[in-house]
Formats: sequence, C-alpha cells, structure tokens
Amino acid sequence: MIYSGSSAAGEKWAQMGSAIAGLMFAYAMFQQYFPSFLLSFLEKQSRKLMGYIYPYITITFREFTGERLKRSELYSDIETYLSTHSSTRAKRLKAEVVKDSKSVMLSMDDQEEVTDDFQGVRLWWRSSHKTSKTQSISFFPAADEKRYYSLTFHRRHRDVVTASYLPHVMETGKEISIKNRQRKLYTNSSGDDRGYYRSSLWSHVVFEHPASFKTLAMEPKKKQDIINDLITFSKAKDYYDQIGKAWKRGYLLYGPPGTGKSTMIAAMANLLGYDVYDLELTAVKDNTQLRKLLIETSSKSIIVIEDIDCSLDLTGQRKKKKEEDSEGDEEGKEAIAKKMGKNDGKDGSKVTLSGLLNFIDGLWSACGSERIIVFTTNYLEKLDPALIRRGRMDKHIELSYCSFEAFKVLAKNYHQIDSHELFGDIEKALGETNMTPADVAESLMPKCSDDDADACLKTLVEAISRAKEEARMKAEEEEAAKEKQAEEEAKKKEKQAKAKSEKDEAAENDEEAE
Ligand SMILES: Nc1ncnc2c1ncn2[C@@H]1O[C@H](COP(=O)(O)OP(=O)(O)OP(=O)(O)O)[C@@H](O)[C@H]1O
Repeated sequence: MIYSGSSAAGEKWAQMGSAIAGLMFAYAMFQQYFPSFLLSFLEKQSRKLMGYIYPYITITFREFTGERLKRSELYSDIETYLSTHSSTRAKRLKAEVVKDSKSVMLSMDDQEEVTDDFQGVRLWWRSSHKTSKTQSISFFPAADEKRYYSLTFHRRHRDVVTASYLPHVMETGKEISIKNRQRKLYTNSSGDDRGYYRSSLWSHVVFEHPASFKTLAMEPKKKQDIINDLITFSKAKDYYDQIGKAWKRGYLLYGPPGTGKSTMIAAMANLLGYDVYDLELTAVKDNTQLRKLLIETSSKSIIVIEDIDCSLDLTGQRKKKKEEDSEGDEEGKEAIAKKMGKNDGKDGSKVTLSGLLNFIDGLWSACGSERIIVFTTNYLEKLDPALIRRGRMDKHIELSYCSFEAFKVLAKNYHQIDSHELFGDIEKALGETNMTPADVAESLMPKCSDDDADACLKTLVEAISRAKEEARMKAEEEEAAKEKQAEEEAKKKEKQAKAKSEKDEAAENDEEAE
C-alpha cells in the first residue's frame, strides 16, 4: 500500500517515539528497583545467552585513526593483503592507483565480503564506509568518508587471530607493497639548499634503469657468484641477528672507466628490488650531516658512493683541486677534474675519513637494516686500506676489460646471436687487446637501419685492431720516452762526474801551489 502525503509517515514516527520513550522509562525503573547483584547476574546471563546465539567476534579497522589526517598503516596493510584475495573472489571491485605503486590496485568495493582461510580457521572480511554527517568544510573528503574493514571470526579462534593471523596479514601486506612499489633513486643536494619546505636531505626521482645481471657482460661464473651473494644477503635477517651484526653488506667495485660499475649497481638494485641512494660526498657539509643522511635512508636500499678516490682525501682532509691536478696520471687527472668540477665554488665539505668509517660501520650504521653500501673507484691503490678492509667492504669485485665471455653476452644483447664466423677472430683479438665493455658495446650498436650483426661485428673487429695499434704505438712512445729519460739521466750524471773531477783537480792544484 502506498501512503500518500506526509501525515501518515508523521503518525508512524510519533507512535515509534512514544514506544521508545516507554521502553526507556521501564529500563530506568528496572535499574532503580532491582538490587545491583541481581542486575549484574542478569547481565552476565544475557551475555552468555548472546554468546550461544551469536558466537562471533568482529574487529573493526578504520582508515583514519588518532590524528585525523593520518592514514592507518594497518588499514593500508589490510587493503594490500586483501587486494590479492578480493581480486579473485569478490564480485564488485574498485581500481585505484596507489601513491608510489607501479600498478593499479584492485580492492573490494564497499559492502563487499570475502572469506579467508588461515590454519584451518575461517574468517570474513567486509569493507564498509560511513559518511560523516558533520557539515564541516574539508579539504580531505576521504577523511570524512570513514572507510573501515571489519573482520569476523568465531570467538574460539581469538588467540590464533590476534597472535598469528593479524601479524601474517600485516607482514604479507607490507611485502606486497614493497614488491609493487615504484623504486626510487635518491640524491643528496647541498645542505644549503635545504629550504623550509624540504623535510629530507634527499631528493628523488623514480628509479627505472633497465640493467639486469642477464644483460651485464662478465664471466658467467663470476656473475653467478655475485648473484648468489646478493640473494643470500637479502634472506639473511635471522643469520645477522644470530651473529649480532647489523644487516648490511659492503661492496667495492673497482676497475677502469667503462667496465660496468654503475651498470652493475643498477642490476643489483633491480635484482633485489631496492632503492638507490647516490651519495655525493662533495656536497655533504660535515660528519654530522653525513650521519643525518644515513639516518634518513630506508631499509632495502643500496647506498652508493661513486669514485670514492675523488671525493675525499682519505688521510682525513679534503684534497684541493690544485694538489689533485699535480699528481696522478693523465686519466686520473681528468676524472678528478670532472668530479671536482661539480663542486666548484662550494667546496666546503669537512667530511673526514673517520666520519666516513663511522658512516659505514659505526653505531649509527646499525639503525635501519637490509642495506648495501657500494663504493666504486677507478684507482684501488689510492684508497686507504682501513676504508676497504673486509668487514667494511665485504666483497671486492674487479670489473675489467672485455673478455670473450663478456663479449658473447653483449652480442646476444645487441644482436640476439650466440655464434658467428667472426667470433674466432674477435676472441683472438680481445685476448691481445684491452678494450672496455663500453667500447665493445658502442661498436655493436647499429648506427643506421642497414646495420645488421655482420656489419656491427666487422666494425668491432676494426675497432679492436685500431685499439691494438693505438696500444702498440702508445707502448712504443712510452718506451722511447723512457729511453730518452734514461739517456738524459746518464748525460746528467756524466756531466756531474766531470764537474766533480774538475773541482777535485783544481783543489789538488791549489794544495800543490800552497
Ligand atoms: N659489463 C658491462 N655490461 C654491459 N654493458 C656495459 C658493461 N660495461 C659497460 N657497459 C656499457 O657502457 C656504458 C658505461 O658503463 P658504466 O657507466 O657502467 O661504466 P663504469 O665502469 O661505471 O664507468 P665509470 O668508471 O666511468 O663511471 C653503460 O651504459 C653500458 O651500456
């Protein structure tokens, strides 16, 4: 029957109102005239009865708790955990792009319910939302929506749920978020740049380097050894706890420029799913700032200091550009000038060797966990032994000139070939010449659309023989320079000897004259 007008509805509300008022009056009388022991007995019995009729417990997890605008971490973990279950079981789903996540997250829509089974226990999750009736103006509508999850289970499973199931949900949720998150490449800017709005010493971009161990050119056995070492480290939380050491590992990558040190760091980060912190030491004000930078790094990360030999005077004082320029060979000078050029005019860093040693394994280095520290250098011999001793830099990896094995990886990467008639020549030539993987890769790169594997391999053969010729000429020049220097030294010595004998003769004559 359809009631017309509002009078019928009004009558109904009036009747309901008087019924509620009557009930409340009866309850007040009941409370006043019944003895308290009888009241509590009745309450207990009614609770027991309710327990028999409805033996389930429901826990609610709200999206925003405590501080109004702070999203509950637990809610996010549950949402991520349920995204894997609900996407296959729930009928109505909603899609969201979550901040810092690289994929769209599907979660169950409001009022949807999914079941979960854990250690033989059945649980029900429900997603709901309540819209706030407060007419306040809010810049954060989501906070007014009051979304929440409710978890229902039989009360006899209370212990399993609180002691095992909820920690399992949190842990799995976190693991999934880490796997799905967009990884970041951080860099430290100069301390002076830290404006009022900056909350961190690090700034970042999304890390999207395509390098992998598959495409990294080096001997397969050595490569596998590094992969095993990294994977073992990433799974060794309990082991590090057991031996009482902070969960971190140091890698020293050394070798000539263009042998793949930076590429290997990117491959490491991609293998383990870690963030990368590229620490520019020359931009760090002092040891205190270095410590702050360390504290601000997250776990599951690689902290990189590239060209460590150019960043610091490893006796404790920073080298001045002038001094640097006056020592080392030409290649070294170039690298240092390049590096120091970045810091022109604001070269006021007071980071010392001891500050850096503390950064690596001092007390502060233990805050946070699952971190890899990588140093790279072109000049291993320039580094202070204290800096690279085992325990600080646990694994020393030499990246060297391109071997035939490494070349084969590049040939596969660039042209999808495992063999070719020119491979024999290339193997022989690479055995006689020092050519970096960067130079080999450059030759293998097609320069125009007509360049196929044949053309590129021929270019490589020519490049290797050119490099061989250049090396021969350089060696000859060096030999000639050495000979010339030896000749000059012999002449100088002869001259000195002649001058001495003339002096002695003159002295003798003087004596005789006297
Ligand atoms: N081992 C390698 N495997 C695959 N590619 C490589 C390798 N080494 C170098 N390359 C190629 O050469 C380029 C330069 O290499 P990379 O920057 O990694 O060398 P590096 O040793 O870090 O040099 P530098 O000491 O000058 O920083 C890379 O972009 C990559 O294409």
